[in-house]
Amino acid sequence: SPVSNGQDQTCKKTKVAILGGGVAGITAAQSLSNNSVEDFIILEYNSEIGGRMRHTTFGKDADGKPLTVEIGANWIQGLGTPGGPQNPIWLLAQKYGVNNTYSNYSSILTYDETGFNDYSSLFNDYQNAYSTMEQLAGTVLKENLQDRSTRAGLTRSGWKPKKDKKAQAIEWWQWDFEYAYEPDISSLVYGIVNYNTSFYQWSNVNNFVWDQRGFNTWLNGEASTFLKKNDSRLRLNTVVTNVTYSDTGVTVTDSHGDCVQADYAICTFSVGVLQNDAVSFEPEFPDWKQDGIEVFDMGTYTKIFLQFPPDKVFWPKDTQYFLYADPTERGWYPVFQSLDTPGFLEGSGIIFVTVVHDQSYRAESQSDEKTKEEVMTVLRDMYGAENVPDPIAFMYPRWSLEPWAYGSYSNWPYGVTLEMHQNLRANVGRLYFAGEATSTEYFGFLQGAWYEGQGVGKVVAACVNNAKSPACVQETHYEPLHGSTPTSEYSFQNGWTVTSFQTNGV
Ligand SMILES: Cc1cc2nc3c(=O)[nH]c(=O)nc-3n(C[C@H](O)[C@H](O)[C@H](O)COP(=O)(O)OP(=O)(O)OC[C@H]3O[C@@H](n4cnc5c(N)ncnc54)[C@H](O)[C@@H]3O)c2cc1C
Repeated sequence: SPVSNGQDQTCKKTKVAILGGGVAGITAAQSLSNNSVEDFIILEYNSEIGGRMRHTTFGKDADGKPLTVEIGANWIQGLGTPGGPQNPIWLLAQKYGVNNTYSNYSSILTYDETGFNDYSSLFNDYQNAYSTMEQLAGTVLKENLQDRSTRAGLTRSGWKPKKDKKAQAIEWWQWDFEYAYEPDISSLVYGIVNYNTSFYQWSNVNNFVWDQRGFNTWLNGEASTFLKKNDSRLRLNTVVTNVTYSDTGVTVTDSHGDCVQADYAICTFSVGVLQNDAVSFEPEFPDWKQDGIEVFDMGTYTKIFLQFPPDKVFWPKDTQYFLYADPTERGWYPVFQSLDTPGFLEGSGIIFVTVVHDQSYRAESQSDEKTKEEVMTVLRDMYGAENVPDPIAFMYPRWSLEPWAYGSYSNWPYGVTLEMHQNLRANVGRLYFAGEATSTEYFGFLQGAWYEGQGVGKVVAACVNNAKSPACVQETHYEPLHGSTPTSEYSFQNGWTVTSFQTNGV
């Protein structure tokens, strides 16, 4: 029933308000529903669910029909093997028949500004150093030593690209391409944890999604198991502007001036949204919480799509990746990826190039024309000007400017301890948090958002069903913070669900 919020507004009353309808928000709602809590409202900024798992149309096929490409999440990462542990996203993708193909990271050719130039032996050099660095990360974690940058870890392990642009390109491919940040600012320990828990626990296989219905097909499918068509509990095109929370409830106001008064709320906004003050929280967050938000990093990862006349494709179609080492700038349009390759969108004439961090900020703040010109210069250096025609379609998203995301996905910076991260995760009063960034082990990934949404959904369902139940957890937060992390803190309550010392799968 409607109630007044004391500000001359009449609010819709509900048990749980879910802020955001991405993977975390929808799985949180599913988890509530599975635990007999049906009285919830999901408030979502966009006109569809899925959040950063997002597609758009691009170019046309031979029949003139628009093609679909993923501008956000694209890979199912670390699939796993039947009978063994598997990535839940992989299981869901299979359940809904989402089309995807093995992404072969060995199918790669190396280039520089003179064209094809085989410097692939450097992959092994990096791998050897990486193996040594993994051991170092394990020692730092186990012995409660102070964390350090991945750069320091690589250097100590014998990898020193310094000014060598080819080695820098290899390093970019191995590190920045995954974490959307340089090794210099990434945590050694949690970078390795993040890698191991997905790629060693399950498998080091990634599949690339090219489904013309979109990657979020599986999420739509799951949502339809507990939401009816046009269900009034899902409010799309609804921009949350204020969240007022306390120990007794949460009131959420949107840009239409409507409000929802809930017993509990689950906030799934990205760290980018939280860091950019896009939504006001009242009272202001306590210092421990605001610090937890500010210390984490929100990366930006930009895929720039080009379509060429399919009969004029100039790259070798049997290869998936093309790595470019620019003579002056690290990370300058470094990885091109073909979709016009067997198993993907064959015959489409589409290739895309990825940039991250500073190069993303540059590209995202300049015109399409300028970016196109820069990309075309690189392609013509790689393949010869005479072979490369003008593209017939060109497009890229601007994640860093998107007010509902402010970036693409989070990265764990060095200097952030497990305790600091737990402060990002923990509830304040009856306002709980979930999303890829709150995942201690799978941050940055779809599976992180999925596990966190499910976990918080269970806790909040327990609270709604019986606030005195031990399952209605007040999540731990740390005040004051300690500089490093005793092994006893690698616990379930701090988001540590599986060991990072994984060896199976590879
Ligand atoms: C370019 C890119 C590439 C990626 N690649 C991969 C990949 O290959 N594999 C992988 O596993 N992961 C990848 N990811 C990460 C993955 O997409 C995320 O981890 C996951 O989608 C995050 O889900 P979430 O629910 O935590 O957050 P979100 O998807 O951000 O959900 C939060 C929701 O809140 C909504 N919202 C925000 N502000 C407001 C507001 N004021 N009012 C109302 N609603 C609001 C948003 O619209 C959004 O729907 C990628 C992401 C990007 C952007």
